[in-house]
Amino acid sequence: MTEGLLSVEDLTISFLSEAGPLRVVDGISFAIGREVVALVGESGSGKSMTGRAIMGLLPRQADIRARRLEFDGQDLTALSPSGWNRLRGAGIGLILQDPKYSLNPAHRIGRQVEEALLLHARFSAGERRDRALDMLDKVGLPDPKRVYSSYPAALSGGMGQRAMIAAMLINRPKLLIADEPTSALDRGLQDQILTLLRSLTEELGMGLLLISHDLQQVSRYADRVMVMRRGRIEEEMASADLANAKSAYTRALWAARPSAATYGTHLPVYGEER
Ligand SMILES: Nc1ncnc2c1ncn2[C@@H]1O[C@H](COP(=O)(O)OP(=O)(O)OP(=O)(O)O)[C@@H](O)[C@H]1O
Repeated sequence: MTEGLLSVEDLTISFLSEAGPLRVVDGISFAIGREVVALVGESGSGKSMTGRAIMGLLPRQADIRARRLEFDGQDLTALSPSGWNRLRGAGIGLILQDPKYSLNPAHRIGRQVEEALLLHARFSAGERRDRALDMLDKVGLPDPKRVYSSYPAALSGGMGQRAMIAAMLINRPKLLIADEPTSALDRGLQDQILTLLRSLTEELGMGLLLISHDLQQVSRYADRVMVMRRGRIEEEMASADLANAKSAYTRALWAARPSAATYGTHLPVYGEER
């Protein structure tokens, strides 16, 4: 890891339930530099809530506590609502699963990619257009001018997700959080988008937090993985060391990867008696 960007210490997120407070994130600590880190775990393990906490986007009912939540030298626990607004888009970008829900169907792509420039920087209309076209090109969209003046419905799912990534990167955030960024896409496109995110992270010198339930897939693109289970980080390691994971849970997730040897057989289910 190089220069630290994000530092999280003892982060706890709870919701009030009839049975008392329900801790969905239970005292986790981690740091991210200019690197790709995957946060992996099964559904409900607390991955999305962790990502949202870093963006100041937790549901109102959530109770968040942290000994330290610091991004780029800034204490996030003390941030005002307008401070969060400044941070989102300019400092930290968020990419969600499905561009259908992130892109506004009523506005042309160009306007949506430029939008963050209006909020965070002062550029002329011509400069905004040039920057948007440049970014549409960078995310690998063919014919950026045509895409710029298209509506989202004219784009395929993969193109929509590339446009979404362009909109998030236009302000050159230092950290990008991608929460299941490819779940809505078919397998071939998933690998293309993950390859793109990985190479943009290196090219733009960002950090990337890649949230996913699919350990074997994201570990191919991540420098490090953090395996989350029931609100805690069960294990954290370099992707290259996954074959030697200590935790039985990580080993089970890792062993669940399909390979020529397991093709056609039942994949192991963790905790299942056999
Ligand atoms: N508004 C809420 N009120 C109460 N509990 C909530 C609320 N939002 C989320 N939760 C609970 O928080 C837990 C963690 O959710 P989170 O979305 O972080 O899981 P996840 O690991 O990202 O899983 P998934 O991949 O299914 O999104 C879940 O058990 C969920 O039911």
